[in-house]
Amino acid sequence: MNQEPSPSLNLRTDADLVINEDTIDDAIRDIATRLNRHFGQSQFSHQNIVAYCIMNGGLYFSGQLLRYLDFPLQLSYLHATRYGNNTTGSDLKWHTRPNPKTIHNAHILLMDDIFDEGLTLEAIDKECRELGAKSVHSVVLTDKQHPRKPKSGFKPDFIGLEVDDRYIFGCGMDYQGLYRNLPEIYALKP
Ligand SMILES: O=P(O)(O)OC[C@H]1O[C@H](OP(=O)(O)OP(=O)(O)O)[C@H](O)[C@@H]1O
Ligand SMILES: Nc1nc2[nH]cnc2c(=O)[nH]1
Repeated sequence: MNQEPSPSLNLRTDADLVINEDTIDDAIRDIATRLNRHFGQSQFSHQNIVAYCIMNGGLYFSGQLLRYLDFPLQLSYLHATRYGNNTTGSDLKWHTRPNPKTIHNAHILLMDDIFDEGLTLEAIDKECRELGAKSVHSVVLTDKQHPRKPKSGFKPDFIGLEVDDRYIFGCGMDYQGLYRNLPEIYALKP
């Protein structure tokens, strides 16, 4: 894509294209097939399924994924961040917590762009369980490969693509608040 919105980053010289648009779309369709199979099981029919987009990074992936889901669901969002405009994470800050009434007795699907150190998704999963969800599943577009994962062993139930241990952006993920709209995934050059 021909886009150079920020003088602080030149896509051609400062970043590597790591996953192209077709590969990402194939991965999203594959995740959707697995989710349709899972939530198409009889135990979920006539049940309340709530899909939460984790803002902001989950927005692009959620929008793409939802096109391919074929089971009835309610759509909502949560907002928790721990990176801000930085490339390393700190404590999780909640901006929009789940509504307890929505969660109680519902089957929850959390949708996010990346499982990196996993603290964001682990905390949101915990919150949903404490609020009485019947089940909580999570789906991520990317899973960053490194050993710094949650000590609890928590991991997403559905994963699209594995990515190397580099700071990535595009497909919902930002570099200093920009580039979330790129349909490919890039990594900052070391
Ligand atoms: O696995 P972790 O190490 O916890 O990181 C993953 C989280 O980091 C990003 O959110 P961020 O805090 O950058 O906020 P954003 O979604 O607004 O970009 C991303 O969208 C995930 O939610
Ligand atoms: N944009 C972006 N956000 C993240 N949050 C956690 N890891 C990453 C990453 O590699 N890129």
